[in-house]
Order: sequence, then structure tokens, then C-alpha cells
Amino acid sequence: MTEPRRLAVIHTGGTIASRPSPDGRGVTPQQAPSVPGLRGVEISDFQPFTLPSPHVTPAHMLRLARLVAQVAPAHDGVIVTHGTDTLEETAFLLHLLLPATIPVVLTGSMRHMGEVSWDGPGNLLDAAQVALHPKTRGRGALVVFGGDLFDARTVTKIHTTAVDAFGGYPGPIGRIDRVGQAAHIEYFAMPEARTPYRPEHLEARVEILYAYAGWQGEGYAEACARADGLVIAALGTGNLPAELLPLIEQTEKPVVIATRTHAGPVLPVYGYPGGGATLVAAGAIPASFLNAHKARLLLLTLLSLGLDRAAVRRVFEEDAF
Ligand SMILES: NC(=O)C[C@H](N)C(=O)O
Repeated sequence: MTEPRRLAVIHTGGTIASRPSPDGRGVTPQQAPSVPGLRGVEISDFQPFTLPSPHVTPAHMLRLARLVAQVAPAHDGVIVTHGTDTLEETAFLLHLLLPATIPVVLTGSMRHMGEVSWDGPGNLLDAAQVALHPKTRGRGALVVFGGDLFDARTVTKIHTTAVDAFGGYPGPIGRIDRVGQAAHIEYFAMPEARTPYRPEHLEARVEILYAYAGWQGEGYAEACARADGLVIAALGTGNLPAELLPLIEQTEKPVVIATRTHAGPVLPVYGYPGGGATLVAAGAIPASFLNAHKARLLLLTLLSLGLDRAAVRRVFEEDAF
């Protein structure tokens, strides 16, 4: 007889654990779902917290990363159920903090268990089969949703209600389908080696500012005074209105320039005041291809490790994440 494979399922809340609350005030996380239809798999459930994902903080993510590292050696795969609103942030932090040798797959649902179109069971089964599959070894944290497999660095929530809620440029790195009962899993690229970051805490303060036509820097000075570092969701390839240039020139703290555009890199192309080239010359750090909220988590991790602005710049420049 073959040994059963061991799967750890870590429940954290979200719609996948939700139902309408008895008081009629709306849908809330209540009950962890179970993984359907897996034969020859021994499941251990863990429930470190049960939260809607807008309530999840970097401190919860750090706790979760430690729990995954703790349970992984005794299991063949780990899945994490999570609310979809901040799922990509938790996935990216697990990617940053855990070695790629731990197969950890995050999933959730867009419809709750009381709805006819409840998408929890399919996503759970997909996540479990992906986590346990030999081709998943060495890929670290992944997101599985609607049959698509996503890299934690590029995945993002692209729809507020659709069941295929996740995407992001350049798209999925793999796919799970079924032939009869058997899972058919393909990856479109080989895994990459990388070294995880190991912060003791995530207590640095990093805030995000969102650029818009006509922004004159309102809120910048206040955010800069409070925070250890800033991320700006800038325009296009990382450009800002001219008024921001002198503010950034005067800032000693790291200012990372991401983009509010949904795909593509931040590059020092434009030389008009506030153009990307002038911001970089003023000391700002381009976020590469990370969206603003993932750039924030990377900056938060690096500042919590005590890196200075020059060292932070190198990490972003070298895509060392
Ligand atoms: N589909 C979901 O899970 C959304 C929910 N608001 C959450 O992120 O917790």
C-alpha cells in the first residue's frame, strides 16, 4: 500500500470561509471550508486567524509565514485559504520570506458557500492538487484561482466580483485541468532559485500615495514625516506632476516609484520636471514591475531588516525579490 500524501490546509478567513451573518448585516467569515474529493491524502487543518482579508496586516502575514515554515517539513504541500482582497499581498510576502523549496499555494473564492455559484470547492481541490504535485517543487508561493496558476510577484486581483478574479501581466505561469478524475498540471516556465529575506519583525512604516492629474503633493509632507519610507503609485512609466520633484529632492527617506498603470515597468525615460528621469536623479527608486502594494511590502521588509537607501535601491534595481 502506498503511503498517504500529507497536506496542510491553513485557513485564514475570507469569502471562502463566509456566509451571510444571522443578524442580516451582510456576509462575514464564519466557518473554514473543507477540501473536497481527495483520495489518498491525509489533511491537517490549521486556523491561525479568521479574518476578512481587508483586516489582514503584515504582522498576520509574518505569523502565517512562520506557521507555513513550521508545518511544511511534516507535509508534502501546504495550502492557504485567504480572502481575495489582499490575497496577492500575503502571497508576495510569503514569496519574500519563505524558501522556494516549500510548496505553498494560496486560494480563495469570490462567492460564499450559501450561493449557487460557490467557487470554493473547485479552487480548494485545484490548490491541493497543485500543492502536492511534483512539478510544483521549487516554485515557492503560488496563487491558484479558476484553474490558473500565478506567480506571487505578478498576480493581482483584476475584478471585484467575477469568479476569474485574478490575472496580471504577463498572466498565468501554469494551468490545472482535469482528465476524468486526474489532475493535469502544466507549468509554462522552469522555477527560479532565490534567497528568502528573514526579518525579525515587520514594524517599519511605509505608506502609499496615489498620483493623479493635478496632484500638487497634498499629503506628501505628512506621510513623509510619519513613515520610514514611501511608495508612490505614479503615472505611466513612473512620472509625476512637476510640484512633486522638489519634495522628492528634499527627502532623505527612500521613495519608491511604482505605477498606477496595470502593467509594465517603471523606467527613467522622461526629463521634464517630475518625469521619471528627474525623479531618479532626485534619489527616487523605481519599483521595477511590482505594483505599489507589493513594492510597499518589499520596502517594509527591507527597512525592517535595517537596509539603508542605497541597499534598498540595489534590491529594486537587481529585481532581487
Ligand atoms: N472574495 C473575497 O474573499 C473578498 C473578501 N472581502 C475578502 O477579501 O475577505
